[in-house]
Amino acid sequence: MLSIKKLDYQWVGAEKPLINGLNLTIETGEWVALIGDNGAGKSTLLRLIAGLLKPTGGHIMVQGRDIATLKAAQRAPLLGVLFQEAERQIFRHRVRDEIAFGLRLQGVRGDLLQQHIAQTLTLCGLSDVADAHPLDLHAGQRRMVAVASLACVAPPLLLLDEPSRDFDSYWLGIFINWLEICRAQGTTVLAISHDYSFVKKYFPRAIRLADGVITEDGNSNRMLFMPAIPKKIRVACKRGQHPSNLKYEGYNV
Ligand SMILES: Nc1ncnc2c1ncn2[C@@H]1O[C@H](COP(=O)(O)OP(=O)(O)OP(=O)(O)O)[C@@H](O)[C@H]1O
Repeated sequence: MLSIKKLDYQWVGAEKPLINGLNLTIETGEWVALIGDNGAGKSTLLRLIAGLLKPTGGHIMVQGRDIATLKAAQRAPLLGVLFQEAERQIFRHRVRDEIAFGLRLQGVRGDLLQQHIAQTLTLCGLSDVADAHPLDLHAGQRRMVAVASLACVAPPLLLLDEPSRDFDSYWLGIFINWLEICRAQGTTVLAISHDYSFVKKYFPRAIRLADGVITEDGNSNRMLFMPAIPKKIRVACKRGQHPSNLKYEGYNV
C-alpha cells in the first residue's frame, strides 16, 4: 500500500535535512502509529506522504503510484488526511456542503448525493448542525466535520495527525465508531499520536521517528509500555548465562 524508499526532506533555510534516507513499508489494511519526540518531523512526514510537500530525495509510492507526480485530484481517491487543526481543511460555509464537496469530486450527484450526505451526517453525529457554519461549532464537532469529509469518500489510506485530540468522551465514541467501520472496510491507517493508551488500543504496530529515520518498528505495546532491555542483560542472555544478578523489572531473564 505504502512504500517509502530513501526519503530525504530539508525545509528551505534549515541547516540540515529533517528526513534523511528514510525507508518504510506499510501493507494494505495495517494500522500503524507514528511516534517520536516533538519536532522529530512526524507531521512533515505525513505531509510528504500526502503529497503536500515534495521530497528533496527518494520516492513515496501509494498503491504503486509515485505520489509526488500526482495532482491533487489524482491523490484524493488514494488517501485522505486529518490535520491537527481541523480549520486547515474546512472551506465551505455549511457542514453539509463540506461533505458534499468530496462526493461531487467523485461524480456523485442528485438523490444519491443527498443520501450519502444524510448517511455521513448521521454517522458523524452532525445531523442537527448540518446547516451550521463549521467554524461556529465547538472543537470536537469541528474536528468531526473534517472526519465527515473523509468518511463520505472512504479513501483506502488514512493519514491522521493526533486524531484523538479535541474529542471529549462522547465525540471520541463517535470517532472510534467510524474508525471501526474503516477497519472493517480494510482501510490502511498511519496515525501520529502522543496518546499512548489510544495507540495501544487501536494500533498493533508503531514506528518511532528520530534523527530523520525510523529508529524503532514493532509491537506498539512493547515499544510504548515496556522499557528496552538493557544491553548487559541482552549480552548475558545471548551467552547462555543466567543473569540472575542482572534481574530487570518487567522481564524474566
Ligand atoms: N513550515 C515550516 N517551515 C520550516 N520549517 C518547518 C516548517 N514546519 C516544520 N518545520 C521544521 O520541521 C521540524 C519538525 O516539525 P514537525 O511538525 O514535522 O515535527 P513533529 O514531530 O510533528 O512535532 P510535534 O510532535 O511537536 O507535532 C520543526 O522543528 C521545524 O524546525
